[in-house]
Amino acid sequence: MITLRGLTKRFGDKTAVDGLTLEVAEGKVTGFLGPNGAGKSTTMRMIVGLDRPTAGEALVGGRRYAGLPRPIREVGALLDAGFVHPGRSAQAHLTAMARSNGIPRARVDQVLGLVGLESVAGKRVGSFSLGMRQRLGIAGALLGDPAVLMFDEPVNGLDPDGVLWVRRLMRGLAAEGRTVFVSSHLMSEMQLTADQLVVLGRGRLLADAPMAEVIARGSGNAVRVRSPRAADLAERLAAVGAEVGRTDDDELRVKGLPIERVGLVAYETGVPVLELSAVAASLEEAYMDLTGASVEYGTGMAEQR
Ligand SMILES: Nc1ncnc2c1ncn2[C@@H]1O[C@H](COP(=O)(O)OP(=O)(O)OP(=O)(O)O)[C@@H](O)[C@H]1O
Repeated sequence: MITLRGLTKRFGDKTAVDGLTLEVAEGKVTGFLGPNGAGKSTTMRMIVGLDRPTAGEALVGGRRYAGLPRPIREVGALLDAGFVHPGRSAQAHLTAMARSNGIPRARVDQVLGLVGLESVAGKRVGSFSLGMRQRLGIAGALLGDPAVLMFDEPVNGLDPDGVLWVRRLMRGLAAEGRTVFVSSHLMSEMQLTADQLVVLGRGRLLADAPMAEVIARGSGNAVRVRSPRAADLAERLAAVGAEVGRTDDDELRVKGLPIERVGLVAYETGVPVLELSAVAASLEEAYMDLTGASVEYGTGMAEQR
């Protein structure tokens, strides 16, 4: 488990992380989302002692990182895939890490196998693609077989096979009872991977809730209804309080009314219905609703929506 209590980080007069209090539970994949500059990396860096909090604290399994006797056996992290010395082989890199942390040599081959790098284990890391470096970073995180894992943008640079592999890996690690905390900008991928979501905006907590709840709170839930008398139906639906958009000549998108109610209003209005269906809400829409006001380096699109 990861526990954050009033966690705060200021760089000069810039507050990167602003009083975060939350728990990241074991046995789940917790997605960590937020616009660029929201403070995700800084939060993760404080959890593994790479940045010192200005105030508050971050605990792993109830203890501060600095107080952990064998840190990489407690928490594994992929924070920056570019950190490996380019002249070293993948195997040499992991072996050095294992040696300095009292981890048996056999574990190196095991993790190289787990991430699918065994055939290139002896090659220089400098010749690796971004995706291969990501895999090596993940191997490093897994090396100490820790109960807590953190991954900052793990699918960066991975091809679709790699993305699927990461998703299965995260799910598998959580199913083993581990704490899996993962940041990503890929909403559709996150929707498939995470059970719980933590959303940051300008360093502050915007949401900490199960995935289904975050999506349900978003404005994405809607009903699609097609009728040759769409205009008449739209008028009636608006009169009973629905928010109605015209998506085609004969098609409406209705928000704020359950699907059964839309069907009944159509019946009462006497208009024929050609199609009546629920539009599944997406994490992307819910995320845009949540973060619209806290995009720091935005294009202004969010404000215009
Ligand atoms: N070492 C530093 N010195 C000064 N400011 C910093 C430092 N590290 C981060 N910041 C600032 O703190 C804020 C949070 O940055 P952080 O990298 O944690 O955000 P992020 O959510 O990980 O963003 P991204 O999605 O772009 O990776 C940003 O405004 C950033 O410019």
